Amino acid sequence: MTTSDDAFQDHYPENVAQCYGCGRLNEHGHRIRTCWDGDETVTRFRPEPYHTSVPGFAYGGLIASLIDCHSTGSAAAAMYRQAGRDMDSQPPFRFVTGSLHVDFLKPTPLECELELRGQIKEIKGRKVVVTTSVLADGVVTARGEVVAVQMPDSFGS
Ligand SMILES: CCCCCCCCCCCCCCCC(=O)SCCNC(=O)CCNC(=O)[C@H](O)C(C)(C)COP(=O)(O)OP(=O)(O)OC[C@H]1O[C@@H](n2cnc3c(N)ncnc32)[C@H](O)[C@@H]1OP(=O)(O)O
Repeated sequence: MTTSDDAFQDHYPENVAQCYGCGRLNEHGHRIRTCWDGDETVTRFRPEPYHTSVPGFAYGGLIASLIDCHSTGSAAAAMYRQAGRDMDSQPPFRFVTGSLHVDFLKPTPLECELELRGQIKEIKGRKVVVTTSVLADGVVTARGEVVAVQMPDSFGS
């Protein structure tokens, strides 16, 4: 059963909860948590000093990783919402990244909490396109677009 305090990632089945960006069971990962805010999705993340690129600023790979997992989680949640289904219902909608595009608009400061806000641009068949902005102190520093695709049964084979 979904409650208002739940993050999407709380509902990932254990066998897909090891992702470096969003798996709640990966103690070395970012373990992001994403929720709905109206029709947008929100993740908040505070970078660590070791996420440095240029001193004082966040590494671009971190930003891309946050956009990636924020967006795939948003895609899954959007699919459940469209289907009118609870996120624990079966069978699960599992998404992987088909493409990830990131524009780095401004340097992203390291010493503040980042806010990622996602919008569902398109749902078509097994594909969900999500646009995600990264904000630092209310300023958009990066913008990404992810094509998330429902994981085929043959994934990995
Ligand atoms: C909430 C509780 C529930 C549980 C929720 C569990 C979630 C659990 C996830 C945990 C994990 C997290 C994940 C993190 C994010 C990674 O880091 S995932 C790892 C990185 N990604 C990968 O390894 C993916 C590797 N690629 C693949 O496996 C396959 O290429 C894909 C992406 C599944 C697509 O293959 P396919 O299923 O054969 O796709 P296909 O039928 O050809 O295309 C379907 C649609 O997608 C589009 N598409 C496919 N590839 C692309 C592309 N590269 N560019 C643009 N469009 C594309 C196609 O054009 C097509 O669109 P339409 O023609 O319908 O408009």
